[in-house]
This record gives sequence, structure tokens and C-alpha cells, in this order.
Amino acid sequence: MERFARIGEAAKALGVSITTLRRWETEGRLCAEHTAGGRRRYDLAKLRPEWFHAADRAIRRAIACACVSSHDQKDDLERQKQLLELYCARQGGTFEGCGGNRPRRIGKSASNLSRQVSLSLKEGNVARLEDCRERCKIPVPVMASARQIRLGVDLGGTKIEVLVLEGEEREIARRRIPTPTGSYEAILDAVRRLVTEVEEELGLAPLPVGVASPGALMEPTGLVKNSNTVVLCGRPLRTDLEQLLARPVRIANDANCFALSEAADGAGKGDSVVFGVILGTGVGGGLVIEGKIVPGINGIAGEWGHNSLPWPSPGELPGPECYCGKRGCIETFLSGPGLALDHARASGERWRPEEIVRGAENGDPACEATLRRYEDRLARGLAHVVNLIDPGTIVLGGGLSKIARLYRRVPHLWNQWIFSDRVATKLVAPRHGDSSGVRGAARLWETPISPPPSLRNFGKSE
Ligand SMILES: OC[C@H]1O[C@](O)(CO)[C@@H](O)[C@@H]1O
Repeated sequence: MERFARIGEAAKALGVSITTLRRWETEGRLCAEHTAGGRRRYDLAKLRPEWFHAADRAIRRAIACACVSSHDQKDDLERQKQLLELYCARQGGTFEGCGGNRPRRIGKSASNLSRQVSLSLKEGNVARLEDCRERCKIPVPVMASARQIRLGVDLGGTKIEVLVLEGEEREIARRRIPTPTGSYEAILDAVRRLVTEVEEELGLAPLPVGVASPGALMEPTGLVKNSNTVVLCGRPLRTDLEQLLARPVRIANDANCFALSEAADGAGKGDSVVFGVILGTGVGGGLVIEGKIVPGINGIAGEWGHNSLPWPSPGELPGPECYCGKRGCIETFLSGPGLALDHARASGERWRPEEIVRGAENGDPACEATLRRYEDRLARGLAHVVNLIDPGTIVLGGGLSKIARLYRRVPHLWNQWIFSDRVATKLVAPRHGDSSGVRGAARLWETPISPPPSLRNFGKSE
């Protein structure tokens, strides 16, 4: 690959049009080099450093440190972290996140941190923030965060959606396409296309991206686990997207993003403990406490869909086979395919969930019986959730959350299984419908997820 590219090649490398590239140059966000003959060339090693530094990436170690001096500078800290994260992504590395604090207060860990920084400075591996600003000539997310623009991607089993949110509520762009089936690379490419198209159309500098995805990232490898979109399993989704998009990416479980969105400005707003449930191709759950996602030490908090169905009747045992290798998981009864399978077993008819719901509305006894079994199982499953975490609100999401009767019937049924004389938990429909996942993904850049345990100890002596 030629390092010094003509304008068309450089625009292609960045995934933008020539007009956008020219505008960035006029705005001083990137500079061209000049050949001896006075021709403009764009240095790809600066624009897409990850293509050129793959070899030394493996041996380089960077410590990124952001600091502010008081609590009311939280926004400033977040901006510094975004800048550092972008810098690391541009160098081809992955930023794992480190908090900033008042150095005076963090005492021992501060001195360990500064020892690590000076060691790395000696090794030539640390870039000061000023250096990052200087080197990140190409658009930085600081600009976006000043305008409070966030970009979320919902990477679902059936559709990929991109959303750009301005401020708290305003959706300024949205795109949705069917998820390409069968190939991980096709999924990555679809995300890249959607993100760059939407940014280009709005004339935005590359934004940091939040992604909602089924499953979780295995730490410390960052490989995906537990995704019902099985081509994602075992893949380094975050690193691959960071490299492809040349920017920092945060990924969280789809149900966690859904719960975050509904707790922030949706049906759970005002409640300190909100449990968000996905009833779709898969069944998942996310827990948000005081406005923050609780990811859990294994990254699986809320995954109630892979517990076995509680208080099973003999006819429900051992239960259908699950893709996770077990039998009788809640997901095998309460997902869309689970509902269809249950109806087919009982009636011999292979109907889709929406046909079963319509059938029940039109008085079909087999459809009515299927929905009653579904409601009873949902009540038992959610009773476990209430007994365990006792949330103020449970919000249902995913395709099956559109079944209106669930909100009337399930709270009557769950009383018998919940260990309390009175149940105040509300079961509610999502305010943002099936946009909640993508809204929560965009919010990943506003409410940082608590760092995994390995990073919580960052700066402490080993
Ligand atoms: O997509 C819905 C849910 O399905 C799962 O992959 C489990 O099978 C969860 O991780 C996700 O939240």
C-alpha cells in the first residue's frame, strides 16, 4: 500500500467523500503534505495509523492518564478520556479506560501511576495529552461532545440500526438495515457503512460509537460470548470495530443498553432500580441502578433467560434444547421462536408469534391457551427476578413486548410466586419502543460503565 495517497484514495481510506475531506482540510482538521513538485498528498500513516503500525502494536504499551482537580469538572474529565481513547484507537491499540481523580486524594495509587508513567516516558511509549491534541489533527470527538451528539448502533439478530442523538432526546438521524446473515465480516462492514454514511450526511466529525449487542465480552480477551447471533461468538468485536472505524468503541449487552435508555428517560425514569427485559429472538435482561448499568464481574448480570424455567410442571421437563447447550432455559419458552414452538407442539400449527396473538384476539382457543401458558411462564420467570433484586420497575422490550395483555395479566399471576405480601414492582411497556436499545447504546458515552475488576485496580501495586 502506498503511504502517500491522492485525495480520492485518502477519502476512500477514511470512508468519506472528497467534498468532506476538502471541508475538513479547510477547517484545519487535517493537513496535506506536498511533494517536491508541489502536489498534495495525504499521509495514510497519519490518517489510518492502524494500517501502518500493526507490527509494533503488539509490543507497545501505552498508559493514558486523564486528570481534573475537582468533582465539578466531570464533563471535562470525560472529554479528556474520549480524546485519549481516540488517540489510542488511532494508534491501533485498544483503550481500556482509566479514571481521573484529584491526585492529592488518590495518594498511593497516584504515585504508582506516576511511576508507571515516567517509566513508560523513558521507554518513549507515553504521549502527553498535549501531544495527542497536536497529533489528532483529524476530527476528534471533543467537538461532538461539546455539542452533545452521540452515536449508537444496535447490532441485533434481525436488524442493525444506527441512531444519532443530540442532547437528551432529539434524534437527528436514524438508519436501519437487515442484519447480514452468516458472516461476521459482512456484519462489521454493514456497521461501518451505516456509521460513515450517517456521519457524512450530517457533516459530522467521526463520533465515538456505542454498540448494543447480544451477549457479553469475555475479559480479558474481549472476545464475544453468549450471543444468540452466533457468528459474533469468539470474535474480538470491539477491537475489530475500533480498527475498522478508527475510533473508540464501547460495547454493552443489548438488554443493558435497553435498560439504560428506559431508566434514563423512558418508562423507568425516576426509579432507582430498573430491570429491562428483552423478549425477542433471545431472552435477556439488564440491570440499571441509580442510572448506571451493573455489568457484573463476569459481564452477565441480568442474563435470566439462561436460568431454567422456575416451578416447572412435569410437562415442561426437561424442556426444549437451547443453543447454549442446556435444556429448558427460560429463553426456550419465552423467546419468539420458543412461543412459536410451544404453539406448534400443542396445536400442530406452525404459526408466527404475531399470528398467534391475532388468533387469540379473534377467539381461537388454541392460540388463547398458548398465550396463557406464555403469561404463566413469564410470571414465574419474573418472580425469580423480583425475589432476587426487587426492582421498582420491570420494562419489557423486544418483539414480544408488543403483546399488550402481558402488562395486565402477568402482575396478577406473579403474586403467587413472589416472596412478599404486597408487590409494588411495576411491569411496563417501553417508552421508546424498539428504539430503546440503540438509544441506550448512544448513551454509553454519557454514563461510563464501571470498569472491569482488572481496571479497578489500575495504579495499585501488584
Ligand atoms: O438478544 C437478547 C438476549 O439474548 C442473549 O444473547 C441470550 O441468549 C442475551 O445476551 C441478550 O440480551
